[in-house]
Amino acid sequence: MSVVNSCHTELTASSLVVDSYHQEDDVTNTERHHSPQMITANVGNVIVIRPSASSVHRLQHWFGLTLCATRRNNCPSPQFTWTRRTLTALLISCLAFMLFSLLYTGNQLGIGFQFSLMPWQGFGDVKQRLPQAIIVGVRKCGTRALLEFLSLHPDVCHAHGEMHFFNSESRYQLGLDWYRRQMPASRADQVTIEKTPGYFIARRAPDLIRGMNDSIKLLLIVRDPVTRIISDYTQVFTNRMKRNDSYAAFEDLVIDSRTGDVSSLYKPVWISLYYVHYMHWLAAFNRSQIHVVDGDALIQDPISELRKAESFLGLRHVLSRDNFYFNETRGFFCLRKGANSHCLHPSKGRTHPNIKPRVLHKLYRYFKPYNEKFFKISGQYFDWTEERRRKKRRSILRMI
Ligand SMILES: Nc1ncnc2c1ncn2[C@@H]1O[C@H](COP(=O)(O)OS(=O)(=O)O)[C@@H](OP(=O)(O)O)[C@H]1O
Repeated sequence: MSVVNSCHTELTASSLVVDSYHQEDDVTNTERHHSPQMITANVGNVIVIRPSASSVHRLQHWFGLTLCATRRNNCPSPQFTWTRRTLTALLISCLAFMLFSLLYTGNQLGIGFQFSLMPWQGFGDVKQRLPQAIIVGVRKCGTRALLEFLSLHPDVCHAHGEMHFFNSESRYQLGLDWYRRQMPASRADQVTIEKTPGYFIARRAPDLIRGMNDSIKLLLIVRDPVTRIISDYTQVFTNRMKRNDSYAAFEDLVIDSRTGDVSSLYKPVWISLYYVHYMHWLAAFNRSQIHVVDGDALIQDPISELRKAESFLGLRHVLSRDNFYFNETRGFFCLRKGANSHCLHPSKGRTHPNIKPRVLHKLYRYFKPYNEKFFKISGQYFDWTEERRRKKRRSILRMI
């Protein structure tokens, strides 16, 4: 399908690209078909397509051949199938669809994905660019919220799925040009962002990203590491339940039954060792290139974290409290842009299971020294204490 991405504001049509996005995280099969010549004019947000007589003739031929090939018919003259009138109707429908999509992105319509129009890529100012900023993690800390919130900014264009380009050998082998072609088309004064939380724990990712652009800006969103583990567990548990599969109890995974200590072999525990992973990023980048976002604060008061992110990305301060409203049912802030509003996907903001105080206590004690080291090297302090968790829980219970 080939329609308009909200990032495009000035457009020039000349080639047609068909993109097949099968799943949010699985971007596949990008084909490019160059259409016959079209004469185009660009008036602000309005695209005017004026097909010349000869281009109409060639389009008839082109579509006719395609149709014949699809039906495996013998078509001596494709013009029988595609009359000038059919073609004009087709072009008008395409134009209407493109203009509609310019105004309403898929996300705003609540259908879970955003369209991307690429007929004009590579022309003028608007083209697909490598990201100038990447949200590198951390998984379950609010990476999607951060990306979607930032995308309310008119100068931010974001890739939709997680690219997994720097943490998957097979994807990386596809090359930087492939990676660039997964990005939305943007103007030179816009910032292109992608998010793949898996980069944070991928050993090679910092060097590979640096190899692409050593002045890139990185966003790292973190959250109380214990809450993050519970969120991670809840995600896997929920998915298993949907498949009618059983899953071990949290305590059985997080605590080593032989020693009674926290098990660093349980992957969610390992991911929450922010200090260990962050060190690898500091080996490849200056600390000033990595902006650490407080994921807990982003939940409570998105705008204060977004202002800092805007400054870090060199963006004008455009986002305001008007862009958010608190949804009582979800218990989270949702997004508003003009007349459109939407909340994040229901898989964001799940109810967490109750964890025994004894297990929580062990986890907080285990993470304390790692957290302190992380505060020191990141230059930022976060209140990730057991006491804060208790206070937060008490205030939630009072509200119920
Ligand atoms: N506004 C808003 N709405 C809903 N959810 C929000 C929001 N802001 C932050 N969050 C938190 O985002 C958590 C999911 O994090 P990620 O998007 O990084 O998850 S993932 O790694 O991409 O799967 C998700 O974790 P869970 O609460 O465990 O589901 C949320 O707490």
